[in-house]
Amino acid sequence: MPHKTLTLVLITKPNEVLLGYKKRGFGSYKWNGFGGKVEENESIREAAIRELKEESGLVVSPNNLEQVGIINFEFVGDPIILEVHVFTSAIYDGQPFETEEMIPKWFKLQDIPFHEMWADDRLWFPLLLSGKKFQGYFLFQGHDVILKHALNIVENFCNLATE
Ligand SMILES: COc1nc(N)nc2c1ncn2[C@H]1C[C@H](O)[C@@H](COP(=O)(O)OP(=O)(O)OP(=O)(O)O)O1
Repeated sequence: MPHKTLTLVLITKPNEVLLGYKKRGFGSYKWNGFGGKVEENESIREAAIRELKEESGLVVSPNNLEQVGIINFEFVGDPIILEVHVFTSAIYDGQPFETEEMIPKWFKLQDIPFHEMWADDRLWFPLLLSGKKFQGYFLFQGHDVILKHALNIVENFCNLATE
């Protein structure tokens, strides 16, 4: 099946995570990490850094960006699989500000607004926040209903170029 590669970056502080409220496009009106499509002639890590800066104003250096997950999303009726590469960083430069795409806000870990996020997030965020690496697959019907999923903790990411 055809794949589209995307990035998703979660910036963390002790006991807090930075989310952005998406103002437009895919996943609009949901809180999420910062990310988007990997462009031609760009590595996944470069795309993660570029999208984070474009959407939040924050700058992260490649060495401080840790890959923690790869999730494949399939939507019923859509042949394209979204392969989302999830990263975290606790080290960044700048202060987050509202951009054309996102309104950033820090959330205490106990206040993460899962009811206003993609339905998959409440399943894998606990892994990310406890420092685990994971690979997953979610089949969605529409944008709200998960028909099927698989989520595994991994030591390394298999069969995929992660740089
Ligand atoms: C379906 O479940 C999802 N859950 C979560 N948490 N995040 C998801 C899901 N599906 C996609 N995403 C992420 C991956 C990306 O970070 C964004 C979507 O990026 P977008 O389509 O907005 O990409 P851009 O390159 O910014 O697009 P435009 O420049 O065309 O606006 O959501």
